[in-house]
Amino acid sequence: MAVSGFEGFEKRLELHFFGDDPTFIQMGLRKLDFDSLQQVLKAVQCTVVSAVGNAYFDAYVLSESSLFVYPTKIIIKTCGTTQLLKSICPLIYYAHHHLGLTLCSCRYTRGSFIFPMSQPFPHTSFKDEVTYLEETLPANLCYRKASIMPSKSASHSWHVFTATDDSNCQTLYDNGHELYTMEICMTDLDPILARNFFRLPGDEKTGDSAGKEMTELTGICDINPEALICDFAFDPCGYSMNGIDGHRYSTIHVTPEDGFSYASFECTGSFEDDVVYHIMRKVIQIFRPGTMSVSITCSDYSHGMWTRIASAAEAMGLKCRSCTLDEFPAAGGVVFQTFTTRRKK
Ligand SMILES: C[S@+](CC[C@H](N)C(=O)[O-])C[C@H]1O[C@@H](n2cnc3c(N)ncnc32)[C@H](O)[C@@H]1O
Repeated sequence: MAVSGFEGFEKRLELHFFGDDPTFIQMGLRKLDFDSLQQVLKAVQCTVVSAVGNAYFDAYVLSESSLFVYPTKIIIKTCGTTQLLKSICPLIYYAHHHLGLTLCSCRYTRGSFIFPMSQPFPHTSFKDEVTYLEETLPANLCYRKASIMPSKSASHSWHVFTATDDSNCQTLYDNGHELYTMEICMTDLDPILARNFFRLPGDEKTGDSAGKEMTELTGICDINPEALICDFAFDPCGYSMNGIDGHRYSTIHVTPEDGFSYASFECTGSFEDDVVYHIMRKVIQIFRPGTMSVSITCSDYSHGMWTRIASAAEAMGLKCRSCTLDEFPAAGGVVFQTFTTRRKK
């Protein structure tokens, strides 16, 4: 841990691959053996603490956040002082040499670090991250853009880098409906609610059993009651969970320590479902954040998703302070909104 405190804000990397061999495509990246995955995570400097899978994908809780492995897509989200971008080279190598898969798109996103000076290279600045990405990614990913999406507060901006080839391989559909990715970052959590993510000294529980209790006690299990949940409670505090429901995932990570409290919620969803109101209400109820950002990534943002998000958050006592849109070549759009509490807590 950094001397100053634990960095809750995650770095998130999403890589898409393609291949010609149908026997590999069916399971694709899921066929990577556990040793190879561990080598990738070693480069990032984190480890697997728990895992679950279904017919569509595998979800791993990590010592620092989460990993999702689909046949042609991998999502790694890591916090603290991990070196997430160092996973790219080994992943490209293993996917190509063990599975015959080729990288066709890369998306890297993160919020603003609470302790930027504690980050190791290449996460020392967004400029360093972009230089590293530019130098590491193969030339077929020719459509590239880096952007810092601002908010009204200098300490809350959304950093996005995308690189894609011209195959349009990263758009995802669920029963013909386009999927979005929603990433919520919350700081200044209600200190009483944050206590739910501390363990009692000497509780003699395992990380799994203590995690399960937190999932139930806090109401996290009600966000998507259909999801199969894999959860873990750290000692003395901290919590991570992955939920899997068909080919959709959700994930929550909590750093509850006062002074640098942070929680994140992320999921994929379809614009046709009207669950975003329920999700926002539950997530805000569980954490009561002083500040919250919501980022939506999708290929077409004409459906006004942000108005639904803003009205759900405003109904829960938060006020929308900013809304920024940006488009990325061959990689869709991102809408970034920030909210703060209306009342002094
Ligand atoms: C890994 S979890 C959740 C990460 C997530 N990005 C977040 O901050 O919301 C981080 C929390 O667990 C605590 N923690 C306790 N032991 C830990 C360990 N061995 N590795 C990582 N975090 C640990 C940290 O102090 C922090 O409160």
